[in-house]
Amino acid sequence: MPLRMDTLHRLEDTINQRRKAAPDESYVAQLNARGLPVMARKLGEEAVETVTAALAGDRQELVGEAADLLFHLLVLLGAKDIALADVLAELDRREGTSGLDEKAARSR
Ligand SMILES: N=c1c2ncn([C@@H]3O[C@H](COP(=O)(O)OP(=O)(O)OP(=O)(O)O)[C@@H](O)[C@H]3O)c2ncn1[C@@H]1O[C@H](COP(=O)(O)O)[C@@H](O)[C@H]1O
Repeated sequence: MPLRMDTLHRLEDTINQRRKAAPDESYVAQLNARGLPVMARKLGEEAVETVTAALAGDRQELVGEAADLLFHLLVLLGAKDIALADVLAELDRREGTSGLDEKAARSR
């Protein structure tokens, strides 16, 4: 799905650019100015809202909450200097391995 991956990479670039903007002009800059605990809390809230939408919302609510969740994940990764490419490389590493093998390796 190259088009959809492009969307996430473009959003990552936008987030990295907006981080340095004035906080009164940019939500991304505001989040960065407020610091890592606020970014982490926002990500947690969006995760809960996504779960709620999955269990009790309609399809469009879930799409909207999932988009908020991905956005806030990229904001947090950017603040920690972790590139989306690093996360995708980790997913690539796991490709072809059963999730059950990964689970067993983690519990060792
Ligand atoms: N994709 C997004 C995006 N998705 C969600 N959000 C914001 O994430 C927030 C979601 O949190 P909530 O639902 O809790 O809403 P809220 O109560 O307004 O949030 P808080 O005030 O509690 O932080 C909303 O304010 C949304 O506007 C986003 N804000 C920005 N972007 C992208 O980031 C770019 C740069 O944005 P600025 O930094 O504002 O220029 C934009 O052009 C977009 O491409």
